[in-house]
Amino acid sequence: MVIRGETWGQFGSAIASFMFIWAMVNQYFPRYLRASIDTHFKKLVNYFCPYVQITFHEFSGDRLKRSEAYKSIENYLSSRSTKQAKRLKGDVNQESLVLTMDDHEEVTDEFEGIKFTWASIKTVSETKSFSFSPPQDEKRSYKITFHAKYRKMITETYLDYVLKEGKEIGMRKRQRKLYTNSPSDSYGYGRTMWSHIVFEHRATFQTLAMDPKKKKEIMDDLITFSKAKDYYARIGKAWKRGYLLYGPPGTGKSTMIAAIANFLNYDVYDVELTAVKNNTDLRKLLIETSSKSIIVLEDIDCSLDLTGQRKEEEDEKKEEGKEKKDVTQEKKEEKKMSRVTLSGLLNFIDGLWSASGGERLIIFTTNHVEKLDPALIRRGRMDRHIEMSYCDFEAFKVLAKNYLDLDSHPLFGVIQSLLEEIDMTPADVAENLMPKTIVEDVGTCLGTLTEALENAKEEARKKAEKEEKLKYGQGQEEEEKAMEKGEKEVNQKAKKDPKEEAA
Ligand SMILES: Nc1ncnc2c1ncn2[C@@H]1O[C@H](COP(=O)(O)OP(=O)(O)OP(=O)(O)O)[C@@H](O)[C@H]1O
Ligand SMILES: [Mg+2]
Repeated sequence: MVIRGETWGQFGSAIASFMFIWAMVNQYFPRYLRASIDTHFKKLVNYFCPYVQITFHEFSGDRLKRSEAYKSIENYLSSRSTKQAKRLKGDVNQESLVLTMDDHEEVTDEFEGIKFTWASIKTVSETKSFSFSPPQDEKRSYKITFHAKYRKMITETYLDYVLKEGKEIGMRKRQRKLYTNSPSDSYGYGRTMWSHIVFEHRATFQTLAMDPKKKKEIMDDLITFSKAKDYYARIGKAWKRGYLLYGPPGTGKSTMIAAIANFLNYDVYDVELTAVKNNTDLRKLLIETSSKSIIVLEDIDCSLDLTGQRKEEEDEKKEEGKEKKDVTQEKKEEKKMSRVTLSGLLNFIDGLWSASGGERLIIFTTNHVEKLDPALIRRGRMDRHIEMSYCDFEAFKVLAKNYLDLDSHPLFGVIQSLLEEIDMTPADVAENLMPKTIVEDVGTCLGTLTEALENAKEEARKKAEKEEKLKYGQGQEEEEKAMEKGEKEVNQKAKKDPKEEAA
């Protein structure tokens, strides 16, 4: 059975009449009679109006954040409203059209053979007072109406289903975002700590040049992680995973992060650590990240002098109580105020706060893995250590397919043997493969790469030769010095001898 708007109008006036009668009863009947009248009155109301309504408001509480329930219901109803509603609202999301039901529209939904009505409501308040907070004139909500006999089923099963389904739809169609943190100084009331743009990096695992076996392992690991909510809950671990990507510049660490984000359909939070004032701000940043996201800390060794800091923290502990003559108290405080410490970072990765929200990947990148403090990258914090290395033949084949749409070519053999001898980053290989003019054919591009590899080989040979010479030169110099020293000693001895003889 479906309840439409007109029917509700009638029920509304019936309720108003009952309320009037109830006010009369309260005023003129003695207290001992009122209890029994109350029971009968409720029965009467239920008889005439056995329907229950639940409203989900767009903004709840302090109105700063859209209600998650409202968003989920909006997503859930949008598919139904496309088929049913006469008035729809249109928008574009990620280059595709999105339709939702317009204000004051109704749609019906069916669940386990029972039909319900959902209505979209908009109320406009008249107050137009001056305020710093966002305009509060329009309030939107979704309202479900159902018979009281379905109360249990609706509240315990149906609404749960709607919210879950709506969230899934939202995740599938959402526009992914790339966030970066604003400098600590600019935080304030109503300002978010993150600013964002739409995430549009096109890198995928298919276009990522690396050993196919290693690539498959990483993809399997990611899939396992993203589906392991129950597993993590069972073993009592926060649902997150740490990756450490290390290797020389231009080997694809940033590209790999983009590929992971596209693979898992996650948002990316790129943390600029140098803009974070202290550990508290770092924690606040973490709390403001959403689920299904990657938190990236690039070039971790450059962002903070982590090893140095740890030593400093230890030194400070040792020096506790003693007065430091060279550092004034003021300077020390300033230093503490403006820096994130290693322990703050460790807390960020796996402290109690990091467990909130769930389903997050934390990725560190570095060019110098040896510089990092072992505590920062130990297993459990950084669960997988992935080395991104120079381009080998397998990686080259991916780039050739990607840039030139080539599976094989007579020059492949030469390139393979050159790549075995020479270290060239995928970034350099890719740059050489790119056509320099629109008319350049694949042969010319491969020729450019071969030439670059041969040049690199020649340079490496020259460098080795120079080093050898230097080594030889140094060796000779040392030999000459040693000889000179020996001669001097002999002469000195010769000078001493006559005296000794005289003695
Ligand atoms: N493994 C790779 N697969 C595909 N393209 C790559 C790969 N490595 C590098 N490239 C290409 O080289 C460019 C630079 O790579 P990227 O920025 O990912 O390197 P990086 O390892 O992050 O370097 P850095 O350490 O300097 O940050 C990319 O835009 C991409 O086009
Ligand atoms: Mg990078």
